[in-house]
Amino acid sequence: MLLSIKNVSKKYNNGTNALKNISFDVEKGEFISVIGPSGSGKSTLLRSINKMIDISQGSILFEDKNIESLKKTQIELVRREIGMIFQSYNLVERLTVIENVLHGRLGYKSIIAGILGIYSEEEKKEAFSFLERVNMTKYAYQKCSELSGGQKQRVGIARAIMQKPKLLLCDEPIASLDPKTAENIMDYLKKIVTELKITCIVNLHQVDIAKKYSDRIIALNKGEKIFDDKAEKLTEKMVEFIYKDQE
Ligand SMILES: Nc1ncnc2c1ncn2[C@@H]1O[C@H](COP(=O)(O)OP(=O)(O)OP(=O)(O)O)[C@@H](O)[C@H]1O
Repeated sequence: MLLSIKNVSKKYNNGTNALKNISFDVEKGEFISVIGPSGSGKSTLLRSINKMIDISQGSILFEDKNIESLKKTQIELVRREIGMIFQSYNLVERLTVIENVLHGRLGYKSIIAGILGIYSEEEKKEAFSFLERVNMTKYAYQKCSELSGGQKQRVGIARAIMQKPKLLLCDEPIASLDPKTAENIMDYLKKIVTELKITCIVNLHQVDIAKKYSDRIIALNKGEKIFDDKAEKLTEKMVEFIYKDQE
């Protein structure tokens, strides 16, 4: 088991109960989509897993380690194993594509080496090979600020993979893209994580995309888990139920 979420609840300081007693296990190599109406807790769930936020109750086990009880240095080590892809790409816009991909290795470097941008030949070779996988080699020395959204997200994928994560968390990776580019990004993502055997959890608004690309779908509504099954088990009726009181 790679990840085990046990009875997790999250109450924000303002009183919002964003997650209510959520439990599920994730096996190595699974591709899981998390769907649900806006405000149902999808981002909160992802941010809890890599400890960007603290949960209020329950436990999260990553490779059998309870991440709630880890010390700061141990959390850094766990974070290294968990890659993130964001809706807003989170690239350093003024830097080049290849520099952004190399940033995926920052968690493995001393602060000085990171600041000075010192990377081994091996790392540089690898960064180029990941750029090749997302068909971005010809943009390697272009500034990220000059790229389209779809191109930026391809860099985001290469950077996340450069980190050599065991688990990849994608928070609405295609929400800012047009439908055709969105599918293109999902194609790259699915192909790469399948080839590299990386476990993937993706928050999505698009049910059709979730069904097309995932092995398994988890649905949240008002912080509760209301569906967790194989993608093909998600019927039209169930989709209606999941989105029944969309704001
Ligand atoms: N930092 C915060 N402080 C207080 N409440 C928050 C915070 N972040 C999120 N919430 C609330 O928690 C609930 C769940 O939010 P979350 O962003 O996890 O949902 P979501 O399903 O990802 O939504 P969306 O699809 O719109 O991104 C919402 O009611 C939201 O307003």
